[in-house]
Amino acid sequence: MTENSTTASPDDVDTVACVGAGVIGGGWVAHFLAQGYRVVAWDPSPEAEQRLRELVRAAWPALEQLGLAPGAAITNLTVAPTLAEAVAEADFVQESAPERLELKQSLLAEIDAAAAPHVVISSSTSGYSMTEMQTRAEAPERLVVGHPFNPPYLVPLVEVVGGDATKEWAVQWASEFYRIAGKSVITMDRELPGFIANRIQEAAWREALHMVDKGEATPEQIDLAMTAGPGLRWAFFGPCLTFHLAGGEGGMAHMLDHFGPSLQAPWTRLESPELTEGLRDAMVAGTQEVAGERSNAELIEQRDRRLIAVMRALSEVDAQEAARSGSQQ
Ligand SMILES: NC(=O)C1=CN([C@@H]2O[C@H](COP(=O)(O)OP(=O)(O)OC[C@H]3O[C@@H](n4cnc5c(N)ncnc54)[C@H](O)[C@@H]3O)[C@@H](O)[C@H]2O)C=CC1
Ligand SMILES: C[N+](C)(C)CC(=O)CC(=O)[O-]
Repeated sequence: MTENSTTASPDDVDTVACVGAGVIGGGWVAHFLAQGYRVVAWDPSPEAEQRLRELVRAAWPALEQLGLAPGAAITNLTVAPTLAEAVAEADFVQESAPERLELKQSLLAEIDAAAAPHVVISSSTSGYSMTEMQTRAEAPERLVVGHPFNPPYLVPLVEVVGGDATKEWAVQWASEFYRIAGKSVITMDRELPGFIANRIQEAAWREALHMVDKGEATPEQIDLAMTAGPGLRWAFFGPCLTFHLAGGEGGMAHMLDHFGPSLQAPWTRLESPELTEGLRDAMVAGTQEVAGERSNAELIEQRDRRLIAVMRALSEVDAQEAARSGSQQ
């Protein structure tokens, strides 16, 4: 799987560099620390280090509850003064800089120039293809997308995909490394705009924006519609298995034959709404109403407690089912 003997094997990784330490970069730092890695972070903002250390401190109790890897410690975090120093000794690099194509292109080229040969460099981009981001790198074959979900220290999914100039070994190496580092990995064999999960999320998001734009639903109704409805089921069965059950004994075949014709109408009238200032303001005001008096820090605590509760409940059911099927064999 490795390019040559200078590439560490995915289970020999000791040091991870995180470039960009905002919401996602900081979340990655917390995740890799909890998994027992040494982490070197770099971010050009003068406030970044303090913000990052606060984010990690706030996330740590949740990570302790879930169980830290042997040797995991907040003190394994170093903040480097330069990008070159951050990546020089790294066995893997996760880039989480702002979502601007020009910036990603030049930053990935800089990381590529400073990192040891054959170290895999992964971008957290939520929308750009690696093909368009890797254009300025000298060694584009080792650049991949590793698209995480917020917060990366709790939500397991990472979507891994290469660009036209990425070599297959790098995609396989990154997928294997993320698995060892505790993530649930989807390795994609081709680039798709929005990858897989964002394609699905964005379809729901587009509809939410349409409904707010047209005054058909409020952000409060939209959030309740998901949390008390489909969102609950999607935590364990995806939309396919969920709708398979909607077809009764006939399963997915009956569901499509029964509801397909009536569902096609909403499929075909869907287009992106225009993000006007009015729609933007309505979304901001309506969502602020849902947040109420809660600060961002309070919302993050509430989100993390609920994510852990759902993950724990599901793993308990999994364990009970495994024990039951073991006792029946
Ligand atoms: N926020 C989210 O829910 C998700 C974001 N992502 C992706 O993660 C990446 C980062 O997004 P966020 O963390 O949300 O943004 P953010 O704005 O919270 O953080 C970006 C960080 O990058 C730093 N930065 C600015 N210029 C830089 C440079 N030249 N080199 C390195 N760092 C630089 C900023 O100081 C800031 O700390 C983006 O590519 C985004 O698409 C992926 C999944 C989810
Ligand atoms: C808002 N976002 C498109 C950047 C979100 C993601 O890419 C993934 C997530 O965390 O939902």
